[in-house]
Formats: sequence, C-alpha cells, structure tokens
Amino acid sequence: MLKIAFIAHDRKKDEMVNFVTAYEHVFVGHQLYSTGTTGQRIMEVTNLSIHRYMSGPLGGDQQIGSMVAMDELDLIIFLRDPLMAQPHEPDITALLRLCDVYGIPVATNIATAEILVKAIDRGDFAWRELVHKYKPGVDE
Ligand SMILES: O=C(CO)COP(=O)(O)O
Repeated sequence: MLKIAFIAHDRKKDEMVNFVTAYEHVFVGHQLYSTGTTGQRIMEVTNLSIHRYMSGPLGGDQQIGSMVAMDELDLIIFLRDPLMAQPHEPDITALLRLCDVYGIPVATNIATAEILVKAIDRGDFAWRELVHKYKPGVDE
C-alpha cells in the first residue's frame, strides 16, 4: 500500500477529478491524502476516502511537505497551474524542493500522472518499501 497525495490548483481541479475518477480502481487500495479543496472535489464524485489537509494557500502544501520530510509519502500528483500566479508560491516551491531532497516521485502535469498511475498498477513502486528502511538524516 502506497501513500499518495493529490493537489490541484483551481483551474486544474476538473482535470484532477476526471483523472482520479478514471483510475479510482487503482487508487482505492492505497492511503490517500490531499489539500483541502482538491480532496473535497474528488470525494464528491468518487467513493475514495482521502485525508484532507488545509487548503493550499492556508498551509496545505506545507503540511504535505512535512509528510515528505517525515518519509510518510510515496507519490504526489500535483497538477499546478503554470499560467496563474499563486499567493503561496513559496510554499509550492518548498514542497517541490522537498520532493527532490527525498527523491519522491511527483507528477506536475497530467501526462506524467498517467505514467505514474500505470506504474502503480504494475507494481513498479515496490522499491519505496526499501527506501522507507533507510532514513536520510536519521541513519547517517
Ligand atoms: O493551492 C493548492 C496547492 O498549491 C491546492 O489547494 P486546494 O486543494 O485547497 O485548492
């Protein structure tokens, strides 16, 4: 079972809802997290149970970043809006930076998200189990 987070900016929320709905059969077996409004939108139209954090501009990206730092997430699907400035741009940058620090797979557009979900379905994420056994900063 993987720990997966969904985040979508406002003009990407319809795309996220359609995506998660299409692959509900894949996501149902995993532990799911999201920022506030994204999770609400997904849960309105699916039977998935998602732990929702705060809305992005109110700290949700940072809460998800904290999960990354604690080695509590395996994968993030973060559909960003590249054409609209966000008030919490520093939080977004910080989250993506932490994904790079810890080597967390993160899809920032739907094409990559499609590839990652197919990889989940095939079991390609088994390597995450090994990563969880080694915690940088703790074991070194
Ligand atoms: O702003 C966001 C991510 O940066 C998403 O937050 P919401 O899901 O609450 O809209």
